[in-house]
Amino acid sequence: MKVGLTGGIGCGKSTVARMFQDAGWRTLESDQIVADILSGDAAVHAALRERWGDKIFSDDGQVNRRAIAEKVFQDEEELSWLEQLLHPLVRKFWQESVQADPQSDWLVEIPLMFEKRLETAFDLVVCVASPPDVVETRMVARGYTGEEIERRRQRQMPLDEKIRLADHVITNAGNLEFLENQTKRLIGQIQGA
Ligand SMILES: CC(C)(COP(=O)(O)OP(=O)(O)OC[C@H]1O[C@@H](n2cnc3c(N)ncnc32)[C@H](O)[C@@H]1O)[C@@H](O)C(=O)NCCC(=O)NCCS
Ligand SMILES: Nc1ncnc2c1ncn2[C@@H]1O[C@H](COP(=O)(O)OP(=O)(O)OP(=O)(O)O)[C@@H](O)[C@H]1O
Repeated sequence: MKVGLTGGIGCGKSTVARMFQDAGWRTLESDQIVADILSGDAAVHAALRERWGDKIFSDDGQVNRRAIAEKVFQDEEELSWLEQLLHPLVRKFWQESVQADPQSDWLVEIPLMFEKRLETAFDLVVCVASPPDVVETRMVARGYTGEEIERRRQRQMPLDEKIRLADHVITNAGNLEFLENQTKRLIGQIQGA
């Protein structure tokens, strides 16, 4: 079984992915694949340096993600350039990983699943949804400002539409136990199907 996981910013995608992992599923998260590429891919570093110069790197040579976020989430053209650089690498990574172990149950988290029309690569798609005020509280606790959250949201399909397009919806509006109960029930339902 290949399940795609999506949802709005800060809605709890990574938390749900961990719950699938605890239930024995193989899981991959696009944001983590991006982070690995940004920290270790020399060709990507060269492309970033050529486009934006040294100022998006810190003194130890690491990419400054916050500086990149400042650039791309305020400028559609720059975001589109970055996506064209990274998305083919991300897609290749998860596609090859899944192909290498087709017998396992896989959960692949892709925030931009519907925006990039990737849903057909999966047997079914699960969307995690949380109300905006709950998201804001959780993301501010993680160091994002309200403005940063809103700018990213504006670059995504509205959550209502993602909910409409998904096969299953997990509502993450309560505590972790509420989330875990729903996720476990869904896993049982998927595995029993
Ligand atoms: C700009 C970057 C460096 C900011 O890093 P940061 O650590 O602040 O955020 P992180 O990568 O963990 O993403 C957090 C959330 O931001 C949102 N987000 C990230 N990229 C995008 C995007 N291209 N469009 C809309 N929302 C996005 C998603 O909801 C995501 O879950 C990074 O997000 C990035 O490189 N984005 C471009 C690649 C991309 O599209 N990634 C999305 C999954 S493939
Ligand atoms: N039900 C919950 N109760 C309390 N905290 C939660 C709950 N669900 C998620 N969180 C916390 O909210 C934050 C966002 O959750 P998580 O990272 O899983 O979301 P995400 O959708 O993967 O976010 P992003 O869009 O940044 O990738 C995290 O700090 C997480 O620990």
